[in-house]
Amino acid sequence: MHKRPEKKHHGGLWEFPGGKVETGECPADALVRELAEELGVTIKPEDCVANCFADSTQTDADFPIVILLYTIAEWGGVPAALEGGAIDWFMPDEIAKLQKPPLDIELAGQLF
Ligand SMILES: Nc1nc2c([nH]c(=O)n2[C@H]2C[C@H](O)[C@@H](COP(=O)(O)OP(=O)(O)OP(=O)(O)O)O2)c(=O)[nH]1
Repeated sequence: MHKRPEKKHHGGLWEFPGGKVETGECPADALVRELAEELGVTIKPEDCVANCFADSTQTDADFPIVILLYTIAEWGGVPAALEGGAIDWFMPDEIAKLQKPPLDIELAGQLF
């Protein structure tokens, strides 16, 4: 899990690593780029397996948002927090107790 930098939106909360899709990207392409930028790990788009999604209709988000959750079994490199936050590994019962943004709460509930 990735702990968002304190000064960002949802600062200090734990999220599933990732980020926004940019123009011209498929979601898996965006995940490849974001995990390289955020964690310094190398993944292949074909290794990203779609798992579930959450959207903002059930939350207090300021704007419409959809988050797609992918599972990835293989990567290269050692994850590190490269954008000023923190990262750590957790068991499912520990993830359930972490302070998370609304959509990550929804995703964690579906994933485990
Ligand atoms: N993970 C997560 N993000 C959320 C939720 N609700 C919500 O508005 N967001 C926003 C926060 C961020 O602006 C965006 C997530 O994209 P991101 O991880 O690339 O955001 P960021 O602020 O780190 O990136 P950037 O704008 O600096 O490029 O979605 C939520 O419930 N979970």
